[in-house]
Amino acid sequence: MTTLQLKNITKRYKTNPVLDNLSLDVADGETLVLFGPSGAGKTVLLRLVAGVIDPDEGQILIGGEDVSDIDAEYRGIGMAFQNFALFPHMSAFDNIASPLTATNATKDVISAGVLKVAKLLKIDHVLTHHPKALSNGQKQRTALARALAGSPPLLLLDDPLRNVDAKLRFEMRLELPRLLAAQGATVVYVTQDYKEAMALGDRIAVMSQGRIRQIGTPEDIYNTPADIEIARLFGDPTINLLDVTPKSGPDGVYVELSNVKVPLPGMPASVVGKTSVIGLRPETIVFTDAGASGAIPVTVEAETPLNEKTVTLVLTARGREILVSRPAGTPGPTSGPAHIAVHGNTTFLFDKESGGLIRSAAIPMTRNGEAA
Ligand SMILES: Nc1ncnc2c1ncn2[C@@H]1O[C@H](COP(=O)(O)OP(=O)(O)OP(=O)(O)O)[C@@H](O)[C@H]1O
Repeated sequence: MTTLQLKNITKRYKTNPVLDNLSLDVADGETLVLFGPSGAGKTVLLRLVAGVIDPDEGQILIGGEDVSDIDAEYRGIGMAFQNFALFPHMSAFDNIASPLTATNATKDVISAGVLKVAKLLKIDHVLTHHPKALSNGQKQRTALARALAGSPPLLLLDDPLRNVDAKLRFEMRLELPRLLAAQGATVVYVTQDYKEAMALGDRIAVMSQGRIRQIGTPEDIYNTPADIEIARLFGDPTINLLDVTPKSGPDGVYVELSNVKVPLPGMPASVVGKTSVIGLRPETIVFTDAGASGAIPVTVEAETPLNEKTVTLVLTARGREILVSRPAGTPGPTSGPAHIAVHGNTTFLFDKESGGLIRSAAIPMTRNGEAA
């Protein structure tokens, strides 16, 4: 049973709190992703748990036990940090085997263990190489393999795919969750990549400036972001944010985009007349016919075909920019006048002043998939 608890942790450098009264519980076997911009305090948090540095205030408990008097090497933790920290005089094989050689395991058991994890991380062809003969991506995966090899009950992984190329990163995003689940370890995983965070995390803690801004499942955070800043961090292309002033009609609250009503079902009447920001994810906007209900006239400005999707920049009559994303290969206008509609799914209304989420709303769809 390896739970991890941080209770009211503060860490200062000089007088600046880098972690500010932070509390966090990670359940046994859970993968918790720490996600946030550079300088948020993610690495400092991992280093505190690892025992490399000490907090100024607060308590860290591993498996329910306060570890303040337990040195790093006795905390039962596997780690892969950004600087790799591989033993330069040892081959990749021996680096990965190092947590196993400290046990009484036989040579065959060690060899099988190293090979298994090296194959999964696609470095089995470079096991005889010393670190200086490995690419950065290979070094990073060797460090990750070493952290995994000893099957520690608690794993701390600091952006382990940062140097890995895009194709491999994509594959690892699919494979790592299975690998981590098979290990049964409690995992704290740092990344700056929202897709990685969503693919790997049972829960995601969104950090900025030494605090946790929101914690929840990937779905919670994507569908109910606490504020505009968090909504902007999740999604590619980023969410469209438009200033609006909600109005009230016989069918409830709505906003107008280019004089076309976009209903916001379930939105409280208290938002009416208040300057707000509507958040529309690019994938929830569709191109539609001029005559369709809810069709908003726009001008297509530019189209960017990406791998799996096509992103189109359109302008409303007032010159507001909106990004529309659709699966690659599906037809859509490439220039000139067009119409868009907000398509089902979740739309957000934020308070303009505080940035906080007022509510998310599902825009109803008509039978042919156009906004009602
Ligand atoms: N030893 C140190 N002395 C002084 N300041 C430090 C020290 N270590 C970290 N910091 C500061 O603490 C803050 C958080 O750093 P941290 O490395 O945890 O960020 P991070 O979220 O991991 O960023 P990244 O994703 O870029 O690695 C930064 O402002 C950093 O400059």
